[in-house]
Amino acid sequence: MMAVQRELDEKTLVAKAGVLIEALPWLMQYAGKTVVIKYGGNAMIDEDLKRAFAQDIVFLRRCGVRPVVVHGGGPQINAMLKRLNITSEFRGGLRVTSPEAMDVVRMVLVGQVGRDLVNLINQYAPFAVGLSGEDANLFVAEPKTIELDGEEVDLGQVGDVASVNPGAVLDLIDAGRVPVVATVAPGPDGLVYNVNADTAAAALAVALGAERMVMLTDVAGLYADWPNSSKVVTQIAASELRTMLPGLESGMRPKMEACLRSVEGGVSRATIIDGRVRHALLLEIFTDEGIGTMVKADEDGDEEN
Ligand SMILES: Nc1ncnc2c1ncn2[C@@H]1O[C@H](COP(=O)(O)OP(=O)(O)O)[C@@H](O)[C@H]1O
Ligand SMILES: CC(=O)N[C@@H](CCC(=O)OP(=O)(O)O)C(=O)O
Repeated sequence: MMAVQRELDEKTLVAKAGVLIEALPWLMQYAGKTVVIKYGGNAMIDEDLKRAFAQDIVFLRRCGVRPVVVHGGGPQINAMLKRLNITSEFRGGLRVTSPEAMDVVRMVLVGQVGRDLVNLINQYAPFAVGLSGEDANLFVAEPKTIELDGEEVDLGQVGDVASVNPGAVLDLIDAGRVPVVATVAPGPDGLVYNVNADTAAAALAVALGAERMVMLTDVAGLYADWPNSSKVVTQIAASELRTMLPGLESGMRPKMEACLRSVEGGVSRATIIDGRVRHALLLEIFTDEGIGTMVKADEDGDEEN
């Protein structure tokens, strides 16, 4: 068989090489480092996007990064609750979780969303292993209470992370696996609790001493004047974010709280990125500018990525 050389468009080739070269310092910076990636249910929009995410995870792992996936599944839980005619409401960005709803949360997160992700990643390379907060007591939950408008709100079986036992996750990472974590967790009373995935991702990132935490969601980042979406905050220092927190609404509140907690717990950067953009994760990790909103410790410098 004869092979012929196509006419080369030098500019295109140089641009392609440029993309790879731009990645070089970041490849060196993150090789061997743990990166916790929170994959929100709202970013799991279609098969193509989910496939691109699975490829990105395999790409990271092949570059020597130690990725850990923590997934959500809020919209998927909503859909199943609806099918089963079970009502649920959100208060302060958290699902008020009855025992009946808890069964569905556990079934959907562990048995559906987690399994689908593991399956997808393993279609590219057999790295992914699914587990939940119940496995080897990865997370131990405590009942969570919140105050809204000066009143204490009963959230039912919603938990905060009281402690993390990261041994099972570390074993998997050390064996070259990619843990895919669902965020239901046992409580002190033998019940299973519904832990917000942002909260759990932050707790795990801190416990693992992760270098970075990246959260994929369905907005371009933190909007400065929500609900106006014209201005995305590209960088914010922890102290500034702390001041902004009480004014934040719905899902953004637990998300930004989680970013703050992780940075205050030693994670060098926590970033929210737009999961609707194909390969958003690679763009964030391996390009100079990155995308989305980056939360940094107060004493951290100004450089990008
Ligand atoms: N200041 C803000 N900037 C961006 N999004 C905001 C803001 N305040 C509230 N939101 C809402 O938060 C949502 C993201 O949170 P959530 O729905 O919990 O996402 P996920 O499923 O990714 O965890 C956005 O879709 C948006 O509707
Ligand atoms: C307490 C609480 O609200 N738990 C969440 C858990 C899933 C989650 O966090 O999913 P996303 O990341 O897709 O929002 C819920 O029940 O929806």
